[in-house]
Amino acid sequence: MQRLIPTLRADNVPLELIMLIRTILAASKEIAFRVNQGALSGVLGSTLDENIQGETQKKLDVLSNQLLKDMLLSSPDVRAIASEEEDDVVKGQDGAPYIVAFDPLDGSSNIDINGQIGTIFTIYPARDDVAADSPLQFSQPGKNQVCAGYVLYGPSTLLVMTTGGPTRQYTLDRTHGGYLLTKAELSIPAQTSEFSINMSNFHRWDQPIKDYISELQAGTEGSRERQFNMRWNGAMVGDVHRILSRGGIFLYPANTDEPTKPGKLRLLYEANPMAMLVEQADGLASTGTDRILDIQPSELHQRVPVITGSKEEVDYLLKTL
Ligand SMILES: O=P(O)(O)OC[C@H]1O[C@](O)(COP(=O)(O)O)[C@@H](O)[C@@H]1O
Ligand SMILES: [Mg+2]
Ligand SMILES: [Mg+2]
Repeated sequence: MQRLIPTLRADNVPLELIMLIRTILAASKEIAFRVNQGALSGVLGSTLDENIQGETQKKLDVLSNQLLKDMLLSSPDVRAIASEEEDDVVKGQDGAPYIVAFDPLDGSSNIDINGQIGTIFTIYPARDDVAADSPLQFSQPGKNQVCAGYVLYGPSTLLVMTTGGPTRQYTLDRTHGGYLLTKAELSIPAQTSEFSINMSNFHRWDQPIKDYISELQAGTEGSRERQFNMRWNGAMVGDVHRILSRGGIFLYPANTDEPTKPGKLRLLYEANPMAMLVEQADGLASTGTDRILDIQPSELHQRVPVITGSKEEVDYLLKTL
């Protein structure tokens, strides 16, 4: 099985970008080790702090953020970083070629139940027209990403990543400590009979989303004339991974009773990297009105509605909105 670095070299990824990806993955291996050790590594449970989004930080959120931050800020290739767990942009090395954004630990509510969790990351070229620590560094549409990926800390530790070509899957080989290429090209089936949404929010959605989900729930008796299955991990990283593996549609729409929050998921370090991974694997990613990768961000921790997955199913829904 091919190792990661030769795969990236064969894909003509620039050397500096390869070095930066290695840095992110070095942090991911450390996180994977702690996750695997669980209670033995003292990382379960909550801290007494909240992040800028008002969410209680888990010990593993804080630890994962610190590991990534420390390693990235000591890299010569990083001009700035942004994280779910950092209020503002953090400055790296002046003149460095890249900026990195990450959700250090996605699926925090799964940590203490031994469920699926992951790290989501994205890399953009640094902007020379604004200061290194300006939030405008990250005011770039997702289509500018030069690399997007996640590490899923599941029964196996998996890396799913694209550098603009195919979305590839690697498995962490604990015997030698490196990621090995285990699926050279992920391709999401265009059709699906599986959906993924937090049904407890049904009463909070706009009517067209309610109508669509009701259609799916009507099964063979309804207008779709077939039975749909539902899966919900409570971690976008796990739900999108399933869709990349076997197809499906994932939705996190806006809740109408929270007009200040257009959805739960964050554009920079959740929606954009997942949208790139899905599009490079033949799927679609939209807010319902716009292609996610075309959005011009207006704030660092901006939230967006997300509809992503199998092409024909996403298309079908978009036509009804
Ligand atoms: O269970 P809820 O409240 O619908 O939220 C689930 C969503 O929240 C998230 O966990 C947010 O991510 P964090 O764990 O990084 O805050 C997504 O991964 C997931 O899709
Ligand atoms: Mg998250
Ligand atoms: Mg998180």
